[in-house]
Amino acid sequence: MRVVLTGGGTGGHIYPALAIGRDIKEREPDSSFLYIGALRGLESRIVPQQGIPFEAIHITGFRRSLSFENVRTVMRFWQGVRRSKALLKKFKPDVVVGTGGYVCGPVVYAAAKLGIPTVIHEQNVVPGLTNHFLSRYVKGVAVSFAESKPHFAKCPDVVHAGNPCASAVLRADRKQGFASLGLAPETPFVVVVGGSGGAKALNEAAVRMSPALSALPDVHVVIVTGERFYEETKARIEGLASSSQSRIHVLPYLHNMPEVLAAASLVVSRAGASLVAEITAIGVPSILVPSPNVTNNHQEPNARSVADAGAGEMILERELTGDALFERISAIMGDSDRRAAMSKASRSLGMPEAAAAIYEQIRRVTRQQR
Ligand SMILES: CC(=O)N[C@H]1[C@@H](OP(=O)(O)OP(=O)(O)OC[C@H]2O[C@@H](n3ccc(=O)[nH]c3=O)[C@H](O)[C@@H]2O)O[C@H](CO)[C@@H](O)[C@@H]1O
Repeated sequence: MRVVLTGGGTGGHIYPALAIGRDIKEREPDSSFLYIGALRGLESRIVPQQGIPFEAIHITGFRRSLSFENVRTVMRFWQGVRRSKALLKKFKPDVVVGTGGYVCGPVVYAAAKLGIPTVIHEQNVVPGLTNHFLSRYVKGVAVSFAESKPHFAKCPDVVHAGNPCASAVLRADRKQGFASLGLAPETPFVVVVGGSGGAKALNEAAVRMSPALSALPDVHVVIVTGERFYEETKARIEGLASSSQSRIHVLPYLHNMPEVLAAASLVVSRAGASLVAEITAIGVPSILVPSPNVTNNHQEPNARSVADAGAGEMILERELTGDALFERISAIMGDSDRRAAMSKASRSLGMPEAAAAIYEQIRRVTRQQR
């Protein structure tokens, strides 16, 4: 099968596309791929590293408020459609799969206009602007949450699949997770990660709790800061946490997140949809701090569903302090029964077969075409 993947801006839209691609390749090894992303999106760095051919279009997202920038965005959209049509005519895909983020707007729209079968995947309960717009044109929509279905009433084929990142993390090599961090197998560790771009508030809490970590002598803490916060966060932690320094690992980004999650005892994170799907696929206990800076506060329902199931705890950002975070971490890390119960509850929320469900849908829409 010839497949165009598109989606991006943040990891939450890129990794689902990569996971769908990986699954297709396993089932149909002769498949070939082209990823179309934004020039300045995170995808322009991540995708080529995965060995997938990458083409960029120049596109920006809409501002939700009235702004002259939006006029430029509309112009770039049509330029993006033209460029996408040229790329699609050359590559001749059997299907175009979009996973949200503004870049997939012109690509999927262009494909639909050329009569190429199209499927989009939505990660969040409330769809983003781009997927909402595209739902009128695509042949299939795969949703992560059953509650999202009514938003896509205009599409004839909507399946509740889950998030394909879940399937990717299920296959991850746990041993490699420890090894990549330089830890002996089965060393207990906590990962603190603020989503694909990092989170200032989580980094701040991590810095403030770092001196207290010496009270947890057996536990390592991996702090993933996001590229833009790395230097500053690392320097501040080094200045504060001398006695427990060797057990605190500060990193800008993790390119092997599935492996690290598979090995982690506890995850402290934002409540982005893909990360939540990953931790529930394998049942990692979590402390989630939803970002208050996202459209419609959509991370809070993600975090609440995890907390309500007993799979994790939620701390609202306004209640997040170094002390509060340390207290919750030490309570969970000090109680293995509680961690086991959280892990079980976490797994019960997971939908690890998401990639297979999406593959079936892709096959369905491509068959219709013939
Ligand atoms: C600020 C913002 O707009 N956040 C949105 C964005 O989040 P964001 O891009 O942060 O998305 P998620 O938390 O859903 O996913 C992050 C993805 O990046 C990966 N990862 C992250 C850090 C790292 O160092 N290495 C790594 O590989 C994770 O494993 C995961 O697969 O998209 C999500 C999915 O639409 C939304 O739910 C989030 O609300």
